[in-house]
Amino acid sequence: MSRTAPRLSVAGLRHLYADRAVIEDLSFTLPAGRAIALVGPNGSGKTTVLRCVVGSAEPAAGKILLDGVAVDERAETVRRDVAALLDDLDFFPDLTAAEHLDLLARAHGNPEPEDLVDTLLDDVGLLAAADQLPSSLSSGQRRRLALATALVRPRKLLVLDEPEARLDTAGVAWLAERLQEEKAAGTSILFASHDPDLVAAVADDTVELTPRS
Ligand SMILES: Nc1ncnc2c1ncn2[C@@H]1O[C@H](COP(=O)(O)OP(=O)(O)OP(=O)(O)O)[C@@H](O)[C@H]1O
Repeated sequence: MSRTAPRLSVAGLRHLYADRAVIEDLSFTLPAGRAIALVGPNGSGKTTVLRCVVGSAEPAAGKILLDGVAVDERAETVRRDVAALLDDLDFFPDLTAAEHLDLLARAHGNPEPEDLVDTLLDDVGLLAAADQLPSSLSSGQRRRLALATALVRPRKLLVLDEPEARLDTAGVAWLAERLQEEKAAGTSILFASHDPDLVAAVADDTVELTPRS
């Protein structure tokens, strides 16, 4: 048996909104280079689990460990190691698509991100839109830019909420391939999805959530 701690470990997670439990005693582990999909109907708690993992929601009980250390004890490291896309991004209205990625890469310590930004824009199909402002992008293009913002920075764990949302068929196919590459490079992925094909293509395990009354 491997003695290496899993990249992510969630144990006995409980989350309440007001006094209503939406997550109760949820446990799973995610090794390096693997992917877990959270699946289940609308309102079953997928986003809530992701928000607990990235620290934007406070669990009522349970432990969330990243590389063996409680996430709340090392918020800075969590920010460094975890790339997340949970909500629609608020873009800066005056920065182009390329400038958004450039800014983020530099903020995460890459002093010369030009080649990476070009490659990513090409990857997400936005090379021709590199100099457009967010307001002039279609909703699907904005979603592609949002995904690129998670991929332009260093990461050990990628946390994505319905990454397939608003992507066309070619976009979802690209996404599946890209997430497989991420795994091959050692990145762990925790994602919520309503797309069975994406789940089948990417996830090594699924965690099924059910709405609680
Ligand atoms: N801020 C909040 N305040 C109160 N209740 C909330 C809040 N956010 C979510 N909930 C409730 O918690 C439950 C789980 O919501 P959550 O968004 O985690 O589900 P989900 O599985 O991600 O749903 P979807 O598939 O629609 O994205 C739902 O019943 C929802 O109404």
